[in-house]
Amino acid sequence: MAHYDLIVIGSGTAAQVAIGQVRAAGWSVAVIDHRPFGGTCALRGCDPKKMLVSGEEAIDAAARMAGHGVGGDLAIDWPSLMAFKRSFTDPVPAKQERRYAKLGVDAFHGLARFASPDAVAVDGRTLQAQHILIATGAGPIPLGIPGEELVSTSDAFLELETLPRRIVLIGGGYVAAEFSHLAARAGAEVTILQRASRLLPHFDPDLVGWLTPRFTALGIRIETGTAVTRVERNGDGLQVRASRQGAPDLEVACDLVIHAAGRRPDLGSLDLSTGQVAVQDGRLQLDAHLRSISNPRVYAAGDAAGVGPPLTPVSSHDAKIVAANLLQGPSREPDYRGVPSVAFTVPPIAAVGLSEEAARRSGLKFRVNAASTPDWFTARRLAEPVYGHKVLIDERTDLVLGAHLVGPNADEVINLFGLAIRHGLTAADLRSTMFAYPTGASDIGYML
Ligand SMILES: Cc1cc2nc3c(=O)[nH]c(=O)nc-3n(C[C@H](O)[C@H](O)[C@H](O)COP(=O)(O)OP(=O)(O)OC[C@H]3O[C@@H](n4cnc5c(N)ncnc54)[C@H](O)[C@@H]3O)c2cc1C
Ligand SMILES: NC(=O)c1ccc[n+]([C@@H]2O[C@H](COP(=O)([O-])OP(=O)(O)OC[C@H]3O[C@@H](n4cnc5c(N)ncnc54)[C@H](O)[C@@H]3O)[C@@H](O)[C@H]2O)c1
Repeated sequence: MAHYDLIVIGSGTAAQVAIGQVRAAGWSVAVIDHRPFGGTCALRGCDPKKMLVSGEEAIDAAARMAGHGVGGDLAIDWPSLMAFKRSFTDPVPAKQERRYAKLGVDAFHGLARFASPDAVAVDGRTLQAQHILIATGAGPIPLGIPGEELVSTSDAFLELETLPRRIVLIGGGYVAAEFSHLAARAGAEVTILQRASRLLPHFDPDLVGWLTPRFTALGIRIETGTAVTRVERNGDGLQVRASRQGAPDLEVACDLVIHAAGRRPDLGSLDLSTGQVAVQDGRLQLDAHLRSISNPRVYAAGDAAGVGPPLTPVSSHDAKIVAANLLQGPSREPDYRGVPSVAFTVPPIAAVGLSEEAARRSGLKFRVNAASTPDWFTARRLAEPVYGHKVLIDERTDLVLGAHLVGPNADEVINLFGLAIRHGLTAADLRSTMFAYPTGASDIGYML
């Protein structure tokens, strides 16, 4: 039986980072994935999504500048935009394979499961290890509704060769917001059916309110407080039924239904009980060092760990913590202060640190600087009608507690607020920083 210092299950961001660090320390490592190597972010998430967003940014910029010196009709050619996406994604798996070969990491393809507390079975072989890292990511939560098999995943959306005419998104979070903008700008009729009482619950309600007209201007229909209860075939198309509190059920006819209703750690295939890895309510039971509370050989990182928010920089951070704990003994704990997050609508919406609601609940004394500012130069030069901010500053310490941005450059400028929060910079520090002008960052001084 082959024996390794570390077996990593999964080949996404968490796996890549952890493997790089322990291999550099001379550990013997095996990596296993049942899908092409590279993980969600590079193959089925952040990167392919943002390749497609580049197309809509171009369309949107031209539409905004129409009548301001720019003319002519532009349209998204979906198959060709998809080919552009594939120019990035297609080479990823082979590149990853080459990296592992170069690093001297043994790569296995297949579904891994625990064969014992210190061994993993894959592709008819059993591999033994001193340590095992669960980096299996997340998958769509089961909807538990009739017709669930007719619902396509975000993976399928990002592979569509042609764009169906009518699309329904189940859910109203990150995936629904991003995909609805993409599909609508590419010409589809889009409906968002969101169970929660508002769109984009992870983002500030006022800023979401300022952004919402950009959805409606694109013709996107948004139904909140609406839970999908059934999907069925309707001739060549599909029929989606949803229930609403205090209102009759809703029926929407479409050609494609996409799951955008949330994700959960992907642990189902691992046979965790054979590995003596404790799990409760679908979540791994981990200590503060991301180590299994029941099997000290086993660690978890990223979406599979489900400790920090399910975002790529968190997977990477977790992996560094786990690698340090593996190499030096379990001493380090993850630190999720100042994790910025962006929904890549056009324009984007972003958040870092405390929400206003959480800051009020915590009893902190803070001031709020909030304004809708489409009249500022940054928005005006782009003819962008949506631009706004909400920044929370501690009255006692002058520290930035939270920042919420919507509009041009929100996706970049949020990182500067993240830097301030994570490294304890005050509002005065930010105010006294010189930012190149005119850029998104040069507005920060006016947001404090
Ligand atoms: C559509 C979409 C867009 C997103 N956009 C963003 C974004 O813009 N920014 C951002 O920060 N985050 C984004 N995310 C979230 C981000 O992609 C994830 O947080 C991140 O990729 C998780 O990385 P990971 O290493 O934890 O897991 P993954 O990258 O998911 O890797 C897990 C791997 O484990 C494999 N696996 C699972 N079970 C087994 C098994 N039993 N045996 C073998 N292999 C197994 C899977 O095949 C997968 O390749 C997006 C997610 C989605 C779905
Ligand atoms: N830009 C990014 O960083 C990015 C982009 C995409 C995904 N992600 C990550 O992936 C995760 C999953 O994204 P997501 O958009 O699927 O989840 P989400 O948690 O952002 O939103 C899911 C929404 O679906 C709704 N919902 C659940 N069941 C429903 C039902 N039966 N009918 C109607 N609505 C229902 C919920 O009210 C919830 O608001 C996110 O939490 C995020 O961390 C990140």
